[in-house]
Amino acid sequence: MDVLDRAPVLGAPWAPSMRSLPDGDAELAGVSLMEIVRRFGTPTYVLDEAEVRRRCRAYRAALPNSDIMYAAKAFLCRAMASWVRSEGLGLDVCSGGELALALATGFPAARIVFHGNAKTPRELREAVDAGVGRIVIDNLAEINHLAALVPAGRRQKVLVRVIPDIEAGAYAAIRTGGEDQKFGLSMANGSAAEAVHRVLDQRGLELAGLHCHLGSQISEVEPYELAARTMVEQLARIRDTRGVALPELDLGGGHGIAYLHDERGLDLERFGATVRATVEERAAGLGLPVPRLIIEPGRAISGPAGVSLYRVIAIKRGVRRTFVAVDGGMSDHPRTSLYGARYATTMIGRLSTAGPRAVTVVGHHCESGDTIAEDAVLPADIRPGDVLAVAATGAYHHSMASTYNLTCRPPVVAVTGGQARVVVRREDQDDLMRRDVGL
Ligand SMILES: Cc1ncc(COP(=O)(O)O)c(C=O)c1O
Ligand SMILES: N[C@@H](CCCC[NH3+])C(=O)O
Repeated sequence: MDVLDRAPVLGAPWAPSMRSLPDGDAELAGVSLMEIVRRFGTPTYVLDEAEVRRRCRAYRAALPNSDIMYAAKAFLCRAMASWVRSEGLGLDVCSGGELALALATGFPAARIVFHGNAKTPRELREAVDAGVGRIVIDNLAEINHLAALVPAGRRQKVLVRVIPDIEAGAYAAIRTGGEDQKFGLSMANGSAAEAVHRVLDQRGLELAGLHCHLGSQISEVEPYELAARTMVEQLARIRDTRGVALPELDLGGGHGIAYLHDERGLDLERFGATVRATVEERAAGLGLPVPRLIIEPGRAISGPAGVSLYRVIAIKRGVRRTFVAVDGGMSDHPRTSLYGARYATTMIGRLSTAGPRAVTVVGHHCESGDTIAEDAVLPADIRPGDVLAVAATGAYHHSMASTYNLTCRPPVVAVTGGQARVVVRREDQDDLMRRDVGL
């Protein structure tokens, strides 16, 4: 058998710039992943900058005359903020920390939307002081509080987050569009209408529009079409009751990506065309001016551009499964243990003529649920020292990483045009101990 037959099989969900090399290595954006392992060690997150940028542009092309606000929670660092800014996107932040990082890079505050179901008084003050473009009202209590923070003579633009009562999203824990969960204000029990009235009665606040967010990892267009229609109808209701046609409609993010070979992400072109047509038609039908759309993709911008690299430490045969244990785990790869999320993996760095074997890739943490990929297929001769790559880890990996078991968080290495550079350095044990003030 030709050894080249055993080179890793790539294609989606791997980033388009990821290619197999004849010696069993693979490259991302022209950079050898084994070279990254040699230079930066493992575990390491690698992010293809051009792929992030290409995705930003695809959003702008699919949704002209709209505001695309990258959801920073998916992954944020200074470099990322600067990439999305230079591609013409705004930023959705949901904490004082994300806001501070964005502002530290000189991100224009007017292009920031600030979220949170329980923003602290300090976060609200920081958002107002910075002059963020929009603050999304997510509970009744914050309305008076926010209004009191706005200096006389200024008006703070706000959106009211409404529960559209649409269930969508890959896992129960990441569905946010249905009733009876902590995000948004219910239309059914009148809280949303109450929030709208209270905001309109505050001189320091300017109600720019409504917001909704259905959930995350949604790959069908239909829930968004329904949300668009529902939300335009809510805008019409506000016009009918208060005589104001609000100019903006924020439909949130949640756009799904492929994590496995047989998965498809949200079809962005169809999403853009359908949502725009739905908003235009429904607005025309209700005699409303067409609101400006705001969209907040996170995962779909950074997720597919990322690859995680691990070193295999041990192989263990159980009675039913073979475990491949690596030098990272739930601290840098939390979604499998949190949601049961599934991932594509491949061995890189050498060619193998051994057949495929179903294995479970696990981490090195003191938890039996510390799994990276439950149902991986790797060469049967996988052994300690081999390197594993995991696909589509550019979103909700670094940003959700922890230091559990006092492990150090991996670095983020950006690759572009054959060059690699560290954009977030590896955490070290001094970092871990710095906050511990001792006896
Ligand atoms: C309000 C809001 N906007 C945008 C996002 C981004 O979601 P995603 O990364 O799934 O696109 C989230 C997270 O789900 C969110 O809560
Ligand atoms: N952290 C989640 C998404 C949460 C989205 C934020 N509202 C995930 O990894 O899928």
